[in-house]
Amino acid sequence: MPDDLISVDQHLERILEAITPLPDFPQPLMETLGLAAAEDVIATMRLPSFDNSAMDGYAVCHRDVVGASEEHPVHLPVVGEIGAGQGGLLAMSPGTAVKIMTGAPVPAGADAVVPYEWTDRGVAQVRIGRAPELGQHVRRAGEDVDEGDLLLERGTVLGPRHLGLLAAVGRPSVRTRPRPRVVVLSTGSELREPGQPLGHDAIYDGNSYLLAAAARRAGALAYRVGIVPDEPRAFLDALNDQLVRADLVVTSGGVSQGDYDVVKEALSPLGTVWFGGVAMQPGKPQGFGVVGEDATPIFTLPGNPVSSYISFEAFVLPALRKLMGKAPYSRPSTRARLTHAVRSPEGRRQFVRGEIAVDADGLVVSPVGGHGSHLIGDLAASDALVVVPEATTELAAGEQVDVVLLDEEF
Ligand SMILES: Nc1nc2c(c(=O)[nH]1)N[C@H]1C(S)=C(S)[C@@H](COP(=O)(O)OP(=O)(O)OC[C@H]3O[C@@H](n4cnc5c(N)ncnc54)[C@H](O)[C@@H]3O)O[C@H]1N2
Ligand code: MOO
Repeated sequence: MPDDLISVDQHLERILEAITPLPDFPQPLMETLGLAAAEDVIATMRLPSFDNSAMDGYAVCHRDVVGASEEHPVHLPVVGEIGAGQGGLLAMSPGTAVKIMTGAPVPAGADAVVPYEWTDRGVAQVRIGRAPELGQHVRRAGEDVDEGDLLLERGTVLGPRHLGLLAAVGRPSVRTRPRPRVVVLSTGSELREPGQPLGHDAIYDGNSYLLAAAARRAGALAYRVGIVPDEPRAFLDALNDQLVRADLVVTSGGVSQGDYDVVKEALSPLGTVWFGGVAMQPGKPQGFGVVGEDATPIFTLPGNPVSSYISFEAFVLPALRKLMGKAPYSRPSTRARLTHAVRSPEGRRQFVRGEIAVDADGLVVSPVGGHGSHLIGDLAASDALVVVPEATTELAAGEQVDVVLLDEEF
């Protein structure tokens, strides 16, 4: 590894050391979709909470109807009716039937439900032409969830089924860490907002959209501030304005060796942001540190779009996940068969854009486009990154390689 570069792992380790998870608090259920539970959730009630009917029909004593058949039907007087949400009738006597709707509480004394389809749907008296088994169509209290059951372990990423369960046991909220607020700033006097006219030497600001969307996809609240010109004063003003609503700041551009590298120029004097090279391609020029009164973490990513995106994946995403208490921090890698040979510079971890497919032998990855870190068209056509280790300079077609799938939930 070249002397002046630090490794990807070293850089990530330093970043994660500096990141403290956000404090957790109870949040309304619908706010927590995709967040990690910050508590073990124990059931404080049973589900079902009372014995109830699984069918529209008649609650009966099994003993009374055990011999019922079409040839020898049983007739019972109907002594009452219970709909879902009506708890009026608490008990019934042998030799009677009670009309009952799905979900309604089964009265004490009843131990089976005869569905309408097995009866004449009688009002004062019912004719039963088929016998249920003992307990049939009765949903027993506690058969699904018992009081004291562990419903969710701390760290579980909350999905629709978990939220449904929490609501079903009466929880209006669950402790989670909040969505981190991420401010995204693009620097560059050459940048224009999409939709605005473009001069001959200007380009549209793709990066703030790329990074804000990636942050949102990761579960954060992303504030896309947009374009800041290459003037250190303007950059610092924009940054200071934004810090009040930031748990984390991401900038793009202005961190390499140019004459107008505004981010480096503005932040270096603070002494709280490290700038240097990381042994990777794309994404060599990096910066990370803290800014402002609250020591807000800041990532200063390189301006080339592909470099920016891959830096986000490698460093910002794990930091966001640590803030949210979501493990693992880094996207897991898997193995796939490479369709074409790729070359890589020695001493740098290379991230080759690729497209993933499945064939009879498993996952296959095809490199997309060239190595250039300006190739956003190729980036958009990719859904995977082939990770070429630092010591490897060539991977042959047909080799099994490490691949990171970019659109997988984890
Ligand atoms: N003499 C050297 N020059 C460069 C080096 C180096 O080591 N020595 N490193 C190169 C590498 S690698 C990268 S990556 C870039 C990083 O440059 P900056 O972070 O300073 O970014 P800029 O110079 O501002 O822009 C680079 C490139 O990206 C385009 N860009 C910038 N912002 C956006 C945006 N929001 N949306 C779309 N495209 C953007 C910009 O126009 C430039 O083409 O430095 C190399 N140079
Ligand atoms: O490191 Mo730069 O990110 O190769 O283009």
